[in-house]
Amino acid sequence: MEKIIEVKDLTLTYPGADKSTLDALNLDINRGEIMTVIGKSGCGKSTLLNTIAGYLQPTSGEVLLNGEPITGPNWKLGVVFQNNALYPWLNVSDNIGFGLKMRHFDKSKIESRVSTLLDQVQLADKKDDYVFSLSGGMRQRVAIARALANQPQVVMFDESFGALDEFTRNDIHNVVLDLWKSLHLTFFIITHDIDEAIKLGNRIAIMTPDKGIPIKVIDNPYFNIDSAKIDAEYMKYKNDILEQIV
Ligand SMILES: Nc1ncnc2c1ncn2[C@@H]1O[C@H](COP(=O)(O)OP(=O)(O)OP(=O)(O)O)[C@@H](O)[C@H]1O
Repeated sequence: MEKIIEVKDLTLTYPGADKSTLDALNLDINRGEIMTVIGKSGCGKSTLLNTIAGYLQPTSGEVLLNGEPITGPNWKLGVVFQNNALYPWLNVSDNIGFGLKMRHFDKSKIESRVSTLLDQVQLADKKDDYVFSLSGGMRQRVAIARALANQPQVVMFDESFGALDEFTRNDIHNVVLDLWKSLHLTFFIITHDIDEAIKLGNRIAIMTPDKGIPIKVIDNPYFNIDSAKIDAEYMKYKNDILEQIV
């Protein structure tokens, strides 16, 4: 498997903190996989994502993208946050195209890319609506399209679906899986929901720094499982993950 991201001996201590949040963490993310990340609240999931995204600088160690050190935010790495940070004064199309406008892309190029993205996240009929008028699920789809607008190689999701109701969340899971299949990107998805981690992850990364294991990656035989096929074996697999975390 070809690695797209390599996290090497990553230690991160926030200024003024008496202990490190990430301590000598090593992780390889393969090109084209979906890795989900799970762990107790406060174990450092967002800190890891923000360091990979280049928003935080390692205290020691390094993060490589395609073999090169990540030294700051980079358009090759897209991020979708939980609160989706959209611009309420812009409509759906302008929210999606905002980053491209900042990068001084031609108007026609922006229009054509936004139009493709609107189709991909199934929001073409909402393109002129202001985002405040959309449901939570639609706003998350705008946020995903905006992250994709820069044509990143890796898209990272920080608890992006946690605030959605179960039905909307299922819809978004399908949007995410469809995008992954059609775009052949690498996804890195933080969640606090074990079922979500199993549904969406080719592999699952479990963070348990309180047990002295910064991160451990396991294979997932239940990736994209149809909920009708959830059986006793599935429940055992899920409980094993839970027992590792608690
Ligand atoms: N900017 C910061 N300054 C100091 N400490 C921080 C900062 N951000 C996070 N922390 C601390 O680092 C630890 C890990 O936080 P982080 O948000 O990465 O965990 P998490 O696993 O994503 O948690 P959650 O699941 O609750 O979102 C926590 O103890 C938190 O208080």
